Amino acid sequence: MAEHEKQDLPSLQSPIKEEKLDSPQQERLRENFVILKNMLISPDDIVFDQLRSHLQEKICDGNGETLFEVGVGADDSVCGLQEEEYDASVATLKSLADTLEADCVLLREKKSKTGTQGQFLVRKKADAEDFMEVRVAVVGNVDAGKSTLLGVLTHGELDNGRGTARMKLFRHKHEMETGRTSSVGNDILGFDSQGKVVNKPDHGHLDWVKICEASSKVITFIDLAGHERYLKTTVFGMTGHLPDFTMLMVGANAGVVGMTKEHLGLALALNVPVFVIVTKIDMCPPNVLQDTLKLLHKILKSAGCRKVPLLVRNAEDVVVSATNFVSERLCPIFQVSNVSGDNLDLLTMFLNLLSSRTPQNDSDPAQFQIDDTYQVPGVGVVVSGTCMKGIIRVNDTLLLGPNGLGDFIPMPIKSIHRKRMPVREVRGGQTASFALKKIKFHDVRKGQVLVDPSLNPSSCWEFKGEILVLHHPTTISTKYQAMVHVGSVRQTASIIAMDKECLRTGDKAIVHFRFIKHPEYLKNGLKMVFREGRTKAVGRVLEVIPKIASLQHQKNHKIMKMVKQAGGSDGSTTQHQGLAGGNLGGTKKQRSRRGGKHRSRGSNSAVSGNSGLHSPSKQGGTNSPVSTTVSNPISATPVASGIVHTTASGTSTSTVHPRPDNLTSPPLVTTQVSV
Ligand SMILES: Nc1nc2c(ncn2[C@@H]2O[C@H](COP(=O)(O)OP(=O)(O)OP(=O)(O)O)[C@@H](O)[C@H]2O)c(=O)[nH]1
Repeated sequence: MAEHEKQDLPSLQSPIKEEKLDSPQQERLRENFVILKNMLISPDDIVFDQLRSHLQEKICDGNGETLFEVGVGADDSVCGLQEEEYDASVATLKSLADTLEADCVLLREKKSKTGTQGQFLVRKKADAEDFMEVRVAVVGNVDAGKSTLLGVLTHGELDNGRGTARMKLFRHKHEMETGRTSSVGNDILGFDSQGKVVNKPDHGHLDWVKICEASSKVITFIDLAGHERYLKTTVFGMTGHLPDFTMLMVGANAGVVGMTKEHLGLALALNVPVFVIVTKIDMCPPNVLQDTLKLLHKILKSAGCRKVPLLVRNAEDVVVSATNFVSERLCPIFQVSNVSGDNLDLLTMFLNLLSSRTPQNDSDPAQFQIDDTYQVPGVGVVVSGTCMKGIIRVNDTLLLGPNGLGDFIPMPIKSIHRKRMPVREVRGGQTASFALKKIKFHDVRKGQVLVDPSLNPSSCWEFKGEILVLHHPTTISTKYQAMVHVGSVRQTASIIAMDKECLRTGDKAIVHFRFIKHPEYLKNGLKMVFREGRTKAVGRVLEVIPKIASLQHQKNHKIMKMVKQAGGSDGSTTQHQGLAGGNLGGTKKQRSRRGGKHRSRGSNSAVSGNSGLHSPSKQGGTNSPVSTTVSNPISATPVASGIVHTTASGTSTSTVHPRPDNLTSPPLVTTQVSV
């Protein structure tokens, strides 16, 4: 009997007959099962079966892949195997993977006096209908090279330094002309079971269906705009598209400038792990590159970030950072050039090793959040978004809502597409689009959900949130209005009460919010961002206040208003009209007000290609009845919204506050409206 079989391990002495065991027994055996260093050298049938079950479980837990170490065991403090033993163990691992229809690829190997040890990636072979999905939000200041890097990675051709690579991604005419991303765009990069890139552009065009069919893992890049003007869209991309990771891009020569810190802060606030890509190293003098790296290290290590920066220089660093990325506070930093191709192989290897952060939740009731809507000729109404939990299958009937009245209606799912590919089902952590039955286009909107009827969903006008004000030039008091982002919910809300008289930068408070347009579906504990212009607060939803309770509040509010009007006050101006307008439902009127300037590129639509998509009525958060955005007449750029303060004087004033923090940005105009 081989030495390893003599170990006193119950799981090794008795074969696992899974079908005869109840779940607690199975659970116990699983917990007791440990890999011994010599176990893979020449396992008998029993041990082989046990190893197979163990590996299968690990692959299942890892959504289709796992890492496996050879030459390391729980039984021996000395790692490594002699060459022959090591080769035999690797051969066993390969045949184990084979029986599970998986591939086994060496990631790194370490030879020492005590022997050789290796780390392998075991990944399921591509299934034409299913693939692992990882979402990566791409952020960074304008011109950092975001679109260029995505063009290079997904199309496999280097850039010329003057924007050739990004042209493959731009979909709007104004983007082509200005070279600036304005909307949320999706690009995909497929990896097969051996970690090789699948993307093969055909005349510059990527066939998503072909990529998905041949891929075991698909990375979806959520390409977000770098310009401050599109911050609202960028925040929506970070909250509504549920990225697993954030790729923060920094131009080596420009350094940490503009929106870089803003985007980093957003990722930290939303608890999304960040890795940094320093681009343009081909054109950056070494001393400038060093300064940029030094500053990056300083920022990442600061008390606000508390990250551990790791400069990735070789394949070993890639494996270390990818395998410890989620659990640790690690922040890998890559230095690349989109023109010379330097270090792009390390970045590709890292992307290949990232895995989804959504835990297995197939048995939970289904929940799907809508982040875009389309009217597709010949198909009808299509909604795209992310499945948060459970499994949704074609012909399932879910509850869609909330509508303008806060209600949910039964909605059958006509068909499902994942990355333009028709599929039968979608599960937690995956993005998809659904063609819906019997519904008009104007009855669906971003921020709605489709949920299993067993969840008995209810909507809310009001909620309490715990927030931290990251930046505000003056003070925030009750009646202040700004855009609330929670998941794919994006709507202006008004502060109706808080546990402090007023809030300044750095203050924490529990704040009672009220949506101004329509009720939403929220859950306690969700992360939220509250922003208007450069004013920003982050936090979480503490308590969702059910519709009934908030209706009472609304009624009281109206009575108070009528009493005031009867008292002869002439001042119930902008803000009150806004609240009333929002509360009265008037859904048709509200809908006609929608009209976002920039629409999503709709990469998840349930139609092949983008050409068939129509989104005539896009929701635009700035069109709220109390929109107080003020344009700077000189720069013609929208600047921070007016902050509505209530004074007793009966006059309305505008004040210009200088921006000490950013001399190049326009002044912030606050408007005082009195009642
Ligand atoms: N030399 C050199 N030029 C690069 C590199 N990466 C990008 N560029 C150039 O930098 C310019 C800006 O790149 P973009 O990809 O448009 O930048 P962006 O971050 O997507 O900008 P927005 O979409 O406006 O947010 C383009 O002209 C690219 O050709 C690089 O690694 N080296």
